[in-house]
Amino acid sequence: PRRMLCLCRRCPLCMVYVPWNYHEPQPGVYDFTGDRDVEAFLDLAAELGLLVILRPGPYICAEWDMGGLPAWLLWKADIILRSSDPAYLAAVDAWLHVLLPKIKPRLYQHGGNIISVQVENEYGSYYACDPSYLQHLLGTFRALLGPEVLLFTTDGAQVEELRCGTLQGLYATVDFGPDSNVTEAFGAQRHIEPRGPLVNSEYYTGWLDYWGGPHASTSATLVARGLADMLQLGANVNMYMFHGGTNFAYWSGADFKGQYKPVTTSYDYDAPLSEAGDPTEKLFAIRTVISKFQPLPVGPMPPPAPKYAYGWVTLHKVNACLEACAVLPGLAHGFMLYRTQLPRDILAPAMLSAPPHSICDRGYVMLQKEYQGTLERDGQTELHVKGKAGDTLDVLLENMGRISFGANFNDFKGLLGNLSLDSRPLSKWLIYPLAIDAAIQQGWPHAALPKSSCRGRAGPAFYTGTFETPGIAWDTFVKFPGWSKGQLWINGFNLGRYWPHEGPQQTLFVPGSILRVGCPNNITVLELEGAPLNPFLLFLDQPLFNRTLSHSPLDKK
Ligand SMILES: CCCC/N=C1\SC[C@@H]2[C@H](O)[C@H](O)[C@@H](O)CN12
Repeated sequence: PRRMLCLCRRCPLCMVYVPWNYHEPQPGVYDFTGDRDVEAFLDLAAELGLLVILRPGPYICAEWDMGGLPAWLLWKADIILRSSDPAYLAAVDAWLHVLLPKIKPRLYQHGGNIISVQVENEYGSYYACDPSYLQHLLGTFRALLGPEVLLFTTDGAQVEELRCGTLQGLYATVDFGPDSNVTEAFGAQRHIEPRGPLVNSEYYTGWLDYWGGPHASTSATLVARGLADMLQLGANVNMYMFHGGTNFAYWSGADFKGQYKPVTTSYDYDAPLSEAGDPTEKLFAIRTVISKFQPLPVGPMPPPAPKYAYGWVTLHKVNACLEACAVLPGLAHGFMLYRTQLPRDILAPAMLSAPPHSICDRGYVMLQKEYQGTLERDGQTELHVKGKAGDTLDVLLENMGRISFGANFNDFKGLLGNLSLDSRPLSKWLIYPLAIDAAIQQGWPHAALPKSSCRGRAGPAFYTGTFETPGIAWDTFVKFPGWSKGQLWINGFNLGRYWPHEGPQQTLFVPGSILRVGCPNNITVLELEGAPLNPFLLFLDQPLFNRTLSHSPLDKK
């Protein structure tokens, strides 16, 4: 281990997760194409002279949907995740038998750039504490990767976490941030590993954001000081995160701390390199510390990738969402439509209510296509409605991301209990999985639907627009002045959820790689609660991470 890790002190390296659910959308159906081409990613890292520490899980946490585990594991409702439950282990082994043969030829021992592989992730923080599960993983990793590669675990730097998270045959490492005492933290590691390198596998340079909370902000000075303390001890450090990221589409996870807390689309993490890859003050503070321990690369720092403010883009409302949605059958990730009819005349407002834990996670309620309001998990679960017998009651149900940490992460989605009207349960529901992404990737609704006349009406609706770039396709950030909450696609690429009313992020990052030059870029927005009368988007050349809704002109149009 010392040779390996001291090597990494001489060579730049990247530590990277492999999210199982990103590659196996259905049991036995694997996807390693495009952004999912793990081998191309590893080969590119090798071309760039980067060594790799790989973290294939199978559980990875990372505020990623269900911590990287595929939701279809929950088809067995009583499955015990991250344990030696035979149903869980069978799925894990099938997956590892597909992934690890792609990794083995790229191991350092075989002339590749992968110097070590992490098994599981902070297992010591999980209630199951099942050593036969870790033993099974060790056996599978060894069988598929061979006897030489360094296998390790990572756990919080507390002895009680290391107790369940470590195993003979897996080198124990710890993770902690700048607010921890370095000596105490490594003391916990030494409790398990009396010899071998001191390793902080996740030195927290920032932190994650939840919708409705503040954007994380960790002092550059504090981060730099903690790094200096560790390097002074001769420790090995991986910074988490060194480069911020984005939870595109529906990939963001959630936490459960007494109540459900969904994570934002942006995973900027207040990292030294931002979500868009731009250097920050924190990067230079870290660089200064490292220069005290080893020579820095010669030459100037690479400049940030160019950004461009494409400006205002007008959108047009197309037919209200639900008229269109019911024709989108297929595999749903983000949205389901639940439809029934009022069983009787409701001439005076009646209470439509949801039982506890039944709305997972937000339900947009329409009666005769008129928006009535939003039911939300651990929030508002009652609405007043009135109408006639036979009126159509629709609930568009949104998945806001599966819990990715802790014991409650068998996180089922949908309308999990029956709604009632004045305490009398409703029945005869029709359920539509909405394969919106597949339809949008095939050009819907740009060509398919006429512009709608009913501007500004509240409730779920699709909006479309196009814009051309001035001959370049640079990164940009899109702002939603006056919009409420929804989902954005450009050229069929799902850029994630926006929720300016909730914040903290007010813009979505748009990588230049998904933009087109010389032909229109198609924008599709699914607004869930209410768009502005003049539906514009504003493309900026900088992000707005931490801004409550102000009354600046940018927010009011
Ligand atoms: C006190 C920390 C407990 C949870 N661990 C976290 S929160 C942010 C990071 C990422 O989730 C990362 O994937 C975890 O390994 C460690 N960590």
